[in-house]
Amino acid sequence: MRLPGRMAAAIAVLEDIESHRRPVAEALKAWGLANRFAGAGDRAAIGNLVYDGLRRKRSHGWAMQSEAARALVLSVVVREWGESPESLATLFADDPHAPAALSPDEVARLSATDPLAGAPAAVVADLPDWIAALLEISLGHDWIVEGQGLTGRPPLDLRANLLKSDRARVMKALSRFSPQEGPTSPWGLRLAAGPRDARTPNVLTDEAWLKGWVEVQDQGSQVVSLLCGVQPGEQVLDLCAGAGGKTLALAALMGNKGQIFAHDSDRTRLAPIYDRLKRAGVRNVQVRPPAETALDDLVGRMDRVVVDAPCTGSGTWRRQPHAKWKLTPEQLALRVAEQQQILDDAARFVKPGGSLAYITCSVLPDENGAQAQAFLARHPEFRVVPGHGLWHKAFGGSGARARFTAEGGILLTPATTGTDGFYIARFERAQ
Ligand SMILES: C[S@@+](CC[C@H](N)C(=O)[O-])C[C@H]1O[C@@H](n2cnc3c(N)ncnc32)[C@H](O)[C@@H]1O
Repeated sequence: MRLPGRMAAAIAVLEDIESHRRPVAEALKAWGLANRFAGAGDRAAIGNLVYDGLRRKRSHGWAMQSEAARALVLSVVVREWGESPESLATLFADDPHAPAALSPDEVARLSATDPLAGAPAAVVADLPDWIAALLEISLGHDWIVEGQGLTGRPPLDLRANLLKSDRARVMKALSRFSPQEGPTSPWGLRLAAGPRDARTPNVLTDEAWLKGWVEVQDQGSQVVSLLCGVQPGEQVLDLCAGAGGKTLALAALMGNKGQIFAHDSDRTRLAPIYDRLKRAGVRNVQVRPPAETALDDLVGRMDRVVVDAPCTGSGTWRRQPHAKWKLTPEQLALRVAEQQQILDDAARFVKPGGSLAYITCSVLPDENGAQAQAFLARHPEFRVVPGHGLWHKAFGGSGARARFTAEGGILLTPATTGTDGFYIARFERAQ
């Protein structure tokens, strides 16, 4: 398929997402199944067009004065992929699978020298108005840059698994993908996102991954795992372990010494952890599937409790841009209530002098600073460990920057740390 045919396919997929309220990945898969002639390169290019369009839906929509699928795709290929209205006209004329020819109105909009002239700040930041208002309160004048940071193509981040390998060996093993070290995690490797129709490398079929030398994990997730402060020999409860992304990182930080109890209230989410633990060579994790008394013996005994809370996932909007436009204030309120309940539950497992790490992959203040503050108000037996001290201890001298929030938490964002958005606050229980 050539670019015009791929554009036509992307328009069809975006229309499918909109009209059937389908998840993006599902709509792309359905298109692939119905169009088996398309190769892997075509599918990747169509996916890129769809995701690029959704990430900047509001600003592309403003520039085209329409958020219709066709308008988004045209705007993406001109403003992000470097085509011109003239080059498109020629390409369309030569391709029977092309979308309809550009109208004079479309050509005019695609040729505008200042496509966002007069646009409100929330359009420039590519955020829904109500989210923009929240970020403006929490981030001050940086909120527009931070919003724009959530619109870029994300890299593929990896973590060298120190239980089986080290970063230098992994770099060598994956050299054909040209990985870069860091930029933030000491065990991190990064495969940059390419332009236009670039494909994300499939590292899951690589020997290094199959042997457990390396994990796919955003560097924000790696960094917050480090900031939990776990030490070899400790007793740790990972209360919302899910598929175990942080559990594996915590086990590596502990050098397989001590004990991690990995729990999740959802058996299905927890299920992949067993295979992942095996592949990564983790020996200090006990999985505790959900059951009424599953954690009773751990009350008051944990050196560390990690709450990687269910959240809106706003920090991952680069990867799941559709979620940005679908989130409602009611859904946010539900997540906040859930988080509050989980934090209160988590507190009882922390032994005197132990600590509780509260993590979200969100940039929204209600789920982060406000939640942390409310926890401290309800639990005078805990105090916050100031974030800048934690950061300095972990990264002092490395030049890595983060945002420190008023209540003592740490916020990572694409614009500041070059990672997905994550928040962590560490609380310490009095002796
Ligand atoms: C952000 S995800 C965890 C991701 C995981 N820690 C990782 O790093 O891959 C949040 C998890 O919290 C779980 N969860 C929701 N409510 C819970 C509760 N009351 N107790 C324990 N886990 C809960 C969800 O099932 C979900 O797997």
